[in-house]
Amino acid sequence: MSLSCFDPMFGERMLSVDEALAVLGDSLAAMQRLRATERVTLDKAVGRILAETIVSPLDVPAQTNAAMDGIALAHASLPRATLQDSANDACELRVIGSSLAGHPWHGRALEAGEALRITTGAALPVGADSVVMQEQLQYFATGLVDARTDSLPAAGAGDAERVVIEGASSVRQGQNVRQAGEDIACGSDVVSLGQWLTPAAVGVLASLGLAEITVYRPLTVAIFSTGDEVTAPGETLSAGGIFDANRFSLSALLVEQGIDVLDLGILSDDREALIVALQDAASRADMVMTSGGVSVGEADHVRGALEACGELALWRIAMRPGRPLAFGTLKVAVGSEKAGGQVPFFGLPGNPVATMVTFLQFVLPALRQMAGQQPRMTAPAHQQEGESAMTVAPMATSLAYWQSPRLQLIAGETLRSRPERVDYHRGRLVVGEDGRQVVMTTGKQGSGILTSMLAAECLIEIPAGCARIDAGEPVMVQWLGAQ
Ligand SMILES: Nc1nc2c(c(=O)[nH]1)N[C@H]1C(S)=C(S)[C@@H](COP(=O)(O)OP(=O)(O)OC[C@H]3O[C@@H](n4cnc5c(N)ncnc54)[C@H](O)[C@@H]3O)O[C@H]1N2
Ligand code: MOO
Repeated sequence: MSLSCFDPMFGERMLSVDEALAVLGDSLAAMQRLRATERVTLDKAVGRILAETIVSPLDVPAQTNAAMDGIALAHASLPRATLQDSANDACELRVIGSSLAGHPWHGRALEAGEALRITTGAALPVGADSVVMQEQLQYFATGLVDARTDSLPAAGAGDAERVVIEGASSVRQGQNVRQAGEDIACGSDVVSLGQWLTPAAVGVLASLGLAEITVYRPLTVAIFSTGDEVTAPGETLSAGGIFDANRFSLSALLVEQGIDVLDLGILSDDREALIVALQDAASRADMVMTSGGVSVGEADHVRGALEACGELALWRIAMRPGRPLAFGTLKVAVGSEKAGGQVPFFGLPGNPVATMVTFLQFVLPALRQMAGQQPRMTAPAHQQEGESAMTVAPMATSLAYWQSPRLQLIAGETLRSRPERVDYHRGRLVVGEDGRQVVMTTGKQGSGILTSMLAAECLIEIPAGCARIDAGEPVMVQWLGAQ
């Protein structure tokens, strides 16, 4: 598929979000190169992407063990071989020793009428299949002497000790026992190639005894802000100036993804300077990204600069915020070790909310794909009923598969849009008067109102074809978050 929105296939209309995602995915797939990997210790693994599939070398738990402190016994021996006191529903067993976590019982197998003291996590002794918790037990030093004790018997004193189970008839076979391998079976796939490593994944890898794993090397992304009015925080704001918010929101979004940021500062509205900077950045980064200067104003030079040192597709995308978005490829100039290669380029719109929203819709899925992350296998949300499958059906490469998860929530207020585009309102969860959770916008929704992102937990998607969603109606949201 061509990159141009002037393609005969599309005519001169704006691309839909899904079309843009499909074209982008194809374009990135064509640029695919071998991803470098590295070994990291588990303490450095969170937020990285696994470059191998981890097969469990063991059962977890490694042995069948107690889920409670108490006694281990053979359930079958209870009614036959214990002193059953039907009036009190109690039975008495001989305690022959103890199995502690880290100190398993090495003595003989349990016989009828016998039990073993056991602590949570301790291996179940041979012959035992059930655990009765401490709160249900009374221990006696010898015979039925009334001498409840909470401490474990001294070594060798076990033979003399007896225990009474209160409510013995409630004991079920296999109760309070964790079977070997019930969490992870030896030989099973546990964490897959391309998985983003969450704190839980790191914990699971540690539970397998792994100290190091192979992950993909982080991508490097070069970022610039553009515009004569854009001023670095800390500097004096000139008349007509504006502090540079975009470089910082973008850099923070990239850091959240575990990406190495090459911050190349602010570029003035100068076409030649832009060309030099883009070429230099392409030789040093896996992706280059700018904000501002992509529209049609006389100082908007990103398009021209990109055409001079690469290939451009200036998309006008049917979405708000974020209608103007430049995507293309930069050719890496001779003299660099990557000479002859191509580096993807995103020219994001300058309005600060448009910058963040286009990053979230397009750049973030692109980065996930380039970094080796496995896609989410969910269908893109934008496809309109009745639209031709030829133009909107997602392809295997479509970046829609790498987008953030979508949830259906209930609108807490009436939401309006224009039917020819997708609108992304900034949303937050609120508990309504009836106690139900609903989603509301975060206040003023202009493309320059960056504080609308401040309280945002999600982007409320009002799909193309829909001009209004009433309070109380279902609405799709895209959840914001690093993964
Ligand atoms: N004739 C048209 N004008 C505009 C169109 C259009 O289609 N036709 N689209 C509008 C939309 S929508 C957007 S979004 C903007 C995008 O334009 P640019 O990417 O060229 O952005 P700039 O003009 O450079 O800046 C827009 C706005 O954002 C401020 N800005 C820029 N960079 C930063 C930064 N790093 N930090 C904070 N704020 C920044 C800039 O000062 C402007 O106020 O074009 C519309 N116009
Ligand atoms: O799309 Mo612009 O991003 O509306 O401000």
